Amino acid sequence: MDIIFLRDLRIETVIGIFEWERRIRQTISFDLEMATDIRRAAASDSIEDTLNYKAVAKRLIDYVGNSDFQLVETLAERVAEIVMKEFDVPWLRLTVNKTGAVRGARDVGVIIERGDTGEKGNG
Ligand SMILES: Nc1nc2c(c(=O)[nH]1)N=C([C@H](O)[C@@H](O)CO)CN2
Repeated sequence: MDIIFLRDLRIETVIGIFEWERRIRQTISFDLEMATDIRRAAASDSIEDTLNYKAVAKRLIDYVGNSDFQLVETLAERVAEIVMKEFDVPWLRLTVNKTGAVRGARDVGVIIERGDTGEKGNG
């Protein structure tokens, strides 16, 4: 299994459970690891044969920028669904980081893994 990744993709959105949070936009940082097989693209050297990380980023900037969830959990789940369905990604690990949301902590948020790499286990 190979991984194409995006790190620290920062998107402004409405997110939070408190009334004051519904009136402002906050920056959420996304780390995304997407399972893929890069061998065809490496052989052809063509963008048509790979998972275009720029296309993924553009889609997430559009979606997240227009969303207004309360919980980072909901945002994470919706983003994972979009990436898996629209970009044919069988497995991903996604970190949704609401940096600075808790006094005394730098980073808070969720990490989720969804799907299956399709690889056989060791047994
Ligand atoms: N598990 C979660 N806990 C909390 C969330 C959340 O989205 N998931 N959100 C908040 C507030 O919106 C916080 O980020 C603002 O201080 C608190 N706990």
